[in-house]
Amino acid sequence: MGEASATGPDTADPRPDGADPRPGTEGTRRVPADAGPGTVDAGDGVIVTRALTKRYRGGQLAVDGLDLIVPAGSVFGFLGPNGSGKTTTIRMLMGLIEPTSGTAHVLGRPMPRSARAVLPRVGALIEGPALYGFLSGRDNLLRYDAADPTADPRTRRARVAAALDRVGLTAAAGKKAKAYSLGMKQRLGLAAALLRPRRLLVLDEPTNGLDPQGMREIRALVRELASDGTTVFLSSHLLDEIEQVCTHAAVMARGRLVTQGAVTDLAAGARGRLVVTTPDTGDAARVLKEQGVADVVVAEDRVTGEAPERDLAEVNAALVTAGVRVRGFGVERASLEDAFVALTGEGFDVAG
Ligand SMILES: Nc1ncnc2c1ncn2[C@@H]1O[C@H](COP(=O)(O)OP(=O)(O)OP(=O)(O)O)[C@@H](O)[C@H]1O
Repeated sequence: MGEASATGPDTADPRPDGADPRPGTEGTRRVPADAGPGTVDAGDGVIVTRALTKRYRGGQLAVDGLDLIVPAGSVFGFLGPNGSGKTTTIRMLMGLIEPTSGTAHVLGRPMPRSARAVLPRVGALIEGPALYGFLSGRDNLLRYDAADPTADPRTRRARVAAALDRVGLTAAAGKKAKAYSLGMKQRLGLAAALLRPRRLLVLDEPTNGLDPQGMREIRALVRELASDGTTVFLSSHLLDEIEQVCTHAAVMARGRLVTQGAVTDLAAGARGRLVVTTPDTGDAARVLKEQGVADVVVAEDRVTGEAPERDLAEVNAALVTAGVRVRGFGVERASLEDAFVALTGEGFDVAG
């Protein structure tokens, strides 16, 4: 894998002072009272950052005081428009670059100091997999596995076969990687990340550049990987992707955290829209405004507006009393996009 892929210990930036795995200080386990300096009680946080900040040499403040908590077992979506600081954060989490200030703990250990101890338990797919095009998918993985000094050569073939099977590449394993589609290459990168059992998978824009079918396949694969309890942290600039795949999300804008939490809670934070279906749209719009409904919009036989805080039964009764023939009345669930707009006051305006 390439220089930016921190999938194994050989590609990390290990610090000699980080290689002292102490029982009880890893991952989600509670840190005992006598735990040494540098460890944190991360509770259930597989990734915990405090005031994490990165200012690049040119002066660009890419990440600004980030406090992130990624719960164990979650599929955590790291969402933000292009340039909002996602890749910079991931590079700090993987120990590839140093923060300017603040701290990052992964599996309970400080990064980048403990990279050597932490990274073997983290599978990462960052900036696309680097593959040898002239080698088959299987041979790429064999070679990759061989670069891991802790991997037992006697079980190598079985390990590679299992990883290929896991990502659905068994049938194509003998094909040269240069003949792979982008989606197959992403799968092969994931297989490389899955050669060992992992506590955490970190995937930077795993569906970037894929066609809709390829995106669906990778999303299904992520769900499957998560179903066995592996925590998955994935970045995306696609709101619907996060809604489809993730249990939790953090939203970034211009280097700062806008919000984080369970996806259902985030969406619930933005009130849904009241939707009235009626042939009498003009009268319905008037009555809704009288009832204090804001942002009333008429489109064909639907009149929508911001769901008011008052009892909706009263609003419905007012419509009927005014002679509006109501065919449908309800509140549409707010989307993560609604939440983003409500939180930032801006549209989620990105390409892709
Ligand atoms: N090596 C670097 N040197 C200077 N500035 C950088 C560097 N890498 C990123 N930046 C800047 O930092 C900001 C955040 O970039 P980053 O790549 O972390 O965002 P992102 O959310 O991952 O966006 P994208 O989805 O486009 O990759 C951007 O303004 C970017 O131009």
